[in-house]
Amino acid sequence: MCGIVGLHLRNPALYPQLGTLLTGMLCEMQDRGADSAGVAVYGDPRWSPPGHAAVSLVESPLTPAELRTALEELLPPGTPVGVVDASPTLVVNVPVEVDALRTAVATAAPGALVVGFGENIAVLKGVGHPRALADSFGLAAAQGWQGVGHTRMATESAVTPGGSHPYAVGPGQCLVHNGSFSNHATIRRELRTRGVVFDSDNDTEVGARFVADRLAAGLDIETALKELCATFDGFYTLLVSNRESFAVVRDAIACKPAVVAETQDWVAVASEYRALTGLPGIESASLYEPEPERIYAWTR
Ligand SMILES: NC(=O)CC[C@H](N)C(=O)O
Repeated sequence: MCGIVGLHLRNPALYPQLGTLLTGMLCEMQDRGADSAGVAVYGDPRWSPPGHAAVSLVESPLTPAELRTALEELLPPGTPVGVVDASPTLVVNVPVEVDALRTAVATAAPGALVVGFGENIAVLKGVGHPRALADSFGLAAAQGWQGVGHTRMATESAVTPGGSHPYAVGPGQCLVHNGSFSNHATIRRELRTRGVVFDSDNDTEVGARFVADRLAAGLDIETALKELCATFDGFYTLLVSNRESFAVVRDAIACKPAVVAETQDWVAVASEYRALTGLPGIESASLYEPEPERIYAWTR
C-alpha cells in the first residue's frame, strides 16, 4: 500500500490551518503505511522563515545545540543560526544562500542525512507510526501554503530513515510515491554514469532523482513527469511539488488509488477519499480520479 496526501491552499486565510489539516489527512492514511512517515511543508515561519535557506536532516550525530554552535563557527561571525528540533528531523534555517548552508551542514554534521533543502520548505520524516511522528514533528502547529505527506509500507528497500518518503533531492522539491518501479535498478545505473549520487536503495529515490535531473535541465514539471512515464515501468501514483507547483500522475494501468478534490480555496490529493473528509468545504468540492498517464498540475 502506502498512503499519499497533499494539500495546495489557494486561500491565504487557510494558511494558519495547514498543519492541522495535513495532520488529519496523514493520520487518516496511517493504516496504508505504518512503517514510516514524512511530510514536506511549504511556508512555515518556524521551520523555514522567509529570506532564509532551510536544510532538513536526520541521523544527526550532533544535538541541536551542538549543531548550532558548530554552524556558528563555520558561518560568518554574527550570522543568526536557527536549529529547530522536529524530532527525528532537525531543521536548520539561516539567512544565507542554500548551497552555502548545505556545505556548512555537511561540514558541521558529517554522517547526517540531508532530507530536504531550499527556501520556504521543511521536510520532516522518519521511521515509526504516522500519528506518533506527526506529534513528534509538531505538525499540527505548522502554517504555510502547501503540504505533502506519505505513510510508508516498505516494498523496495529497508525500513530506515533514508528509506522513508518524501524524497526531496532538488531545491524546494518533494516527491512521494505509492507503488513500485520495476526498472529502477537500470535507471539508477544510467543516472550514476552521469554522476548522480544516491542516499538509499529505494526505488522512489530513483524517480525523485530522475525528476530533479530533468528539472535541472530546464524542463517544466509536466514535461519532466511525461518523461518519467516514458522511462519508468511499474506501478505508481506520484505527487510531486516544489515552491510553485503541485502535480499528480498515475501509471498507464492506474491500479494505485488516487482522488483529487478541488474548491476555490484549495486543491487536495489523497490515496483515498476518507483522507479528505475533514477539509473545509469538502461537501461541495469537485471530485475526480486522475486518468492514467495524464499529468495534473497546479501552480501558485
Ligand atoms: N507501498 C508502497 O507504495 C511503497 C513505495 C516504495 N516502493 C517504497 O518502498 O518506499
